[in-house]
Amino acid sequence: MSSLPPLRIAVQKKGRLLDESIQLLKECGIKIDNGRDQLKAAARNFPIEVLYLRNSDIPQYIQDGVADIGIIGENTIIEKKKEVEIVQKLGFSKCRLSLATPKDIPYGSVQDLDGKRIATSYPVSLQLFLDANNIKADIHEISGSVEIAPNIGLADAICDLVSTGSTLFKNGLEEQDIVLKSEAVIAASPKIDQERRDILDRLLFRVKSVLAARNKKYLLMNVPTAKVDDIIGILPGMRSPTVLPLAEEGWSSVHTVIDEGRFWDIIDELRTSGAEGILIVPIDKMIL
Ligand SMILES: Nc1ncnc2c1ncn2[C@@H]1O[C@H](COP(=O)(O)OP(=O)(O)OP(=O)(O)O)[C@@H](O)[C@H]1O
Ligand SMILES: O=P(O)(O)OC[C@H]1O[C@H](OP(=O)(O)OP(=O)(O)O)[C@H](O)[C@@H]1O
Ligand SMILES: [Mg+2]
Repeated sequence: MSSLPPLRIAVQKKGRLLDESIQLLKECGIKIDNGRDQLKAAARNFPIEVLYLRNSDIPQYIQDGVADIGIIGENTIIEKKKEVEIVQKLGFSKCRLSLATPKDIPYGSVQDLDGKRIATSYPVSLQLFLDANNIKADIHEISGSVEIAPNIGLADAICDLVSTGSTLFKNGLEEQDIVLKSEAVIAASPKIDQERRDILDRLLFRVKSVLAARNKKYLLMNVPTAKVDDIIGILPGMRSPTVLPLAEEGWSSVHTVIDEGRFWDIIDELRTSGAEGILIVPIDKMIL
């Protein structure tokens, strides 16, 4: 174990970001000595220390340098108006902050909200959006269960996070305008020192390799050598797949990396063109 000062990384203590944050660190080969109850845990094999914190407190801790970096939703950074640097988007916890209104009340445009009451847990983000659209509305801040507000006469509209839309649907609300889009990111402190910045760079190298491999598959198949060009023509976006001769005369093995979703689009074509023994293998890491 090196004697470097550890990079302090803030993650959510509990909530939607926690599991995927820990999973990401794990896939980066970082072993954390438990301790959610302990609220601070060191990694055994990498110079980082994990701080388990309240989601809404994380941007402040990063800005102040109490944590060097954190895994947090972009929307929380905006809401808390903190000066932190987004160094890596992580592709999970994708959601949008949206305005929604009761589905039985006609809605033309955001201008219809002028003079109305809007319930939200994100007053700063909402105010920015209203100002940009020249709308004056009465923002009613509540900390949760926002979708219930129109049903109990507390507001005419709401502004809350949406991903599947099922909470809106269950509460008879319709999504109208998107205020902002968000996903989990790694944010870094303006106060991070050079030694820890170096550790961050090593961490980011691993994170990028893990993210690049997600949703990618390694595809292998046996192809009659005469059909190799046809098969390569079907494979999306690959300039130079690997083609190896098989022991059996007249057959080749073709290897390539492919988006998992794309594979199902071309499977029939590959088979019609003579591909056999098709294997789709997960990729653990991709070093770019
Ligand atoms: N329905 C959702 N789908 C996808 N991502 C979401 C959803 N709801 C929230 N998120 C993202 O996850 C982050 C954490 O949400 P979570 O509900 O766990 O915490 P929270 O209740 O906002 O915590 P706190 O009250 O401490 O701020 C949000 O800031 C947002 O970026
Ligand atoms: O579009 P959907 O997939 O239905 O997700 C939207 C819901 O998810 C979030 O709440 P969460 O479940 O995080 O509860 P919370 O208020 O306790 O944070 C958000 O505040 C919405 O209520
Ligand atoms: Mg929530």
